[in-house]
Amino acid sequence: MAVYTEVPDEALAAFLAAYDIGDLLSYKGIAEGVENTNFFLHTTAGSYILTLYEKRVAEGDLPFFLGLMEHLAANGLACPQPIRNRAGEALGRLCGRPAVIVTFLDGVSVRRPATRHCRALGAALAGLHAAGAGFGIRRPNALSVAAWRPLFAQAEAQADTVAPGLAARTRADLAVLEAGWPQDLPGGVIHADLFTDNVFFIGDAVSGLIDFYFACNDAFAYDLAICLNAWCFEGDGSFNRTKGQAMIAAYQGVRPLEPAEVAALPLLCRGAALRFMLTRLVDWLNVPPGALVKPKDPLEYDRKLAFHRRVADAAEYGWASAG
Ligand SMILES: Nc1ncnc2c1ncn2[C@@H]1O[C@H](COP(=O)(O)OP(=O)(O)OP(=O)(O)O)[C@@H](O)[C@H]1O
Ligand SMILES: N[C@@H](CCO)C(=O)O
Repeated sequence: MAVYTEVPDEALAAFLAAYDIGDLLSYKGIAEGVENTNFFLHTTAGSYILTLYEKRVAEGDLPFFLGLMEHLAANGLACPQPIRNRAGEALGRLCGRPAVIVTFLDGVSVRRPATRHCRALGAALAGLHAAGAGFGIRRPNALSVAAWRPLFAQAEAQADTVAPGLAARTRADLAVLEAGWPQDLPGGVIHADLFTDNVFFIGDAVSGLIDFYFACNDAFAYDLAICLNAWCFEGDGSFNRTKGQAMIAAYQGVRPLEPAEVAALPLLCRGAALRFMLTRLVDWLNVPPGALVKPKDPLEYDRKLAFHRRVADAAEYGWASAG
């Protein structure tokens, strides 16, 4: 998260007065992340996270996100729970923004995941996919293949100032992905942003998942592709097949992949990398003045795309037929 919206003390006090969460002892803005404004709240009743939703979160989607966190928790997944105010409402307004208070989760994220973390993540991802079953609201993926070309249009003219040849590479990727993007794969609720900063561990076990604000209905294997991108590359840009193998095998221990998902994995990984390269590129070129935010590097995903373009089949990600 980040801090885009400054919240005056009096406005925060008035907002919190509607909740039964004790008296405020301290609060501070959280610099991590790039999407929303977040504050850590410490009250006489405990610890909470206050989120003000920024540009990429549509207010109309909030019932989906908040309802989903309640549904997942009811089905055994450790994730933040929206706190309802005395009027029974989870969604409020603060400084002109939609705002929500959620429970604080214990645990720490890992910056450099080891193979054991990738294994634990694979099982947690499949657990999330199972826990989402039966959730009554649907939300199409607003950042799937149809959104990539319009996103690129916002950055195309300046893309080559970020890296030579980036515009041409992206145009070629878009053409391949739009022509071959798989349809009708098994799907349901996916997280769609399960990067290392959104997964908490206590010891080697996953203790909770956060940041459901890209969650949507889409192919389960696309979520796995996002995680392979986010967890299994090394700092030097190489893909670590051992980590991929651990993640995929642990995922399959809960939900075996179907042959169509295995066949689609290289394209799904390439599409996932393009999605994050594009949102990062647009953000890189449009940092709001004065915002406390560190934009993420689009070229990290440009390098990952170079790997995906060369991949022949899912075995290169660590998929093994024995599961
Ligand atoms: N429920 C929670 N419990 C504990 N810490 C939290 C919780 N929610 C958020 N945080 C902390 O706030 C940071 C930012 O949160 P989050 O990842 O949701 O932000 P974001 O802006 O949506 O970020 P991004 O989409 O870039 O990951 C997390 O890395 C974590 O340290
Ligand atoms: N996880 C995203 C940022 C939030 O969408 C990224 O690393 O680009």
